[in-house]
Amino acid sequence: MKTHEPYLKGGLQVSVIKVNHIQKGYGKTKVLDEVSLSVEKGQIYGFIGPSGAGKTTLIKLIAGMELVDDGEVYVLGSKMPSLPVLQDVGYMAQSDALYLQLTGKENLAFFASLFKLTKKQQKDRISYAAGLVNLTDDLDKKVAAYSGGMKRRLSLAISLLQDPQILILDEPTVGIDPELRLSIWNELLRLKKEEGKTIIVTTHVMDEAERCDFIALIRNGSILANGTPSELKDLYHAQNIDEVFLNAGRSKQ
Ligand SMILES: Nc1ncnc2c1ncn2[C@@H]1O[C@H](COP(=O)(O)OP(=O)(O)OP(=O)(O)O)[C@@H](O)[C@H]1O
Repeated sequence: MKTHEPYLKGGLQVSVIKVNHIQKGYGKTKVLDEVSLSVEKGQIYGFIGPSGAGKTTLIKLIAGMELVDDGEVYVLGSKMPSLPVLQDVGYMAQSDALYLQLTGKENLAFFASLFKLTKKQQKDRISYAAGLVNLTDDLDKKVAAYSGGMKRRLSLAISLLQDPQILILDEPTVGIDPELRLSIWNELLRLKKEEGKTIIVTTHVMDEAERCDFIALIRNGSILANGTPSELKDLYHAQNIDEVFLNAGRSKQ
């Protein structure tokens, strides 16, 4: 059972995720500059941009894994980082954080035990998540023996375990074959449509960007443009999102 009403605060509807004028740097390097955006309940919001643009940094700030230098991030109406909100955020990092000497099942069981789930719920969620990423038959193998794609799939399964309202996925389908990629996307779309989940995803794959409700084009730490895929295609006179990105970059120079 969910404990709070996320998008109603003081009787007012608020965005599930609200990023206000954030700044972030490492040392002297400015990585994000004046980034603002809102994500509404039940949206799939994609971040696309070249390597080093700041997508992962933005995702980490939203997930409460890093602190902003300036500005604010609100998730479910709470200022991040917020420990209680983390129960409702499934986060899949770009690099896998897995226990290599444990089996896939032991990894899932460990992470499931961190959340407020009964034993029965833990078992059901492990079986659902492992099935979704097609790892059911490999659960008894040590993760050290998994391929890169299998580790990505296990990380994705872990992010789904606590049945979070919000999924924050950093390049979830890298190293995953096209058939499974499609079934994972079908499930993300189902989670959004039938369960009202809010999903943030970074991707370099343009057909995945097309499946998002909203996209932010990120370059050099700023949002160049955001909107629905068709709004962006119209705006930049482009046939596809690849072209949007190229044209957006040109028009900025
Ligand atoms: N902990 C850190 N310390 C110093 N610099 C960092 C750190 N994390 C990220 N950076 C720098 O911040 C910039 C943005 O990195 P980030 O990982 O957010 O980019 P990205 O858009 O996610 O790239 P990719 O698509 O390759 O994952 C890069 O120049 C990177 O070197």
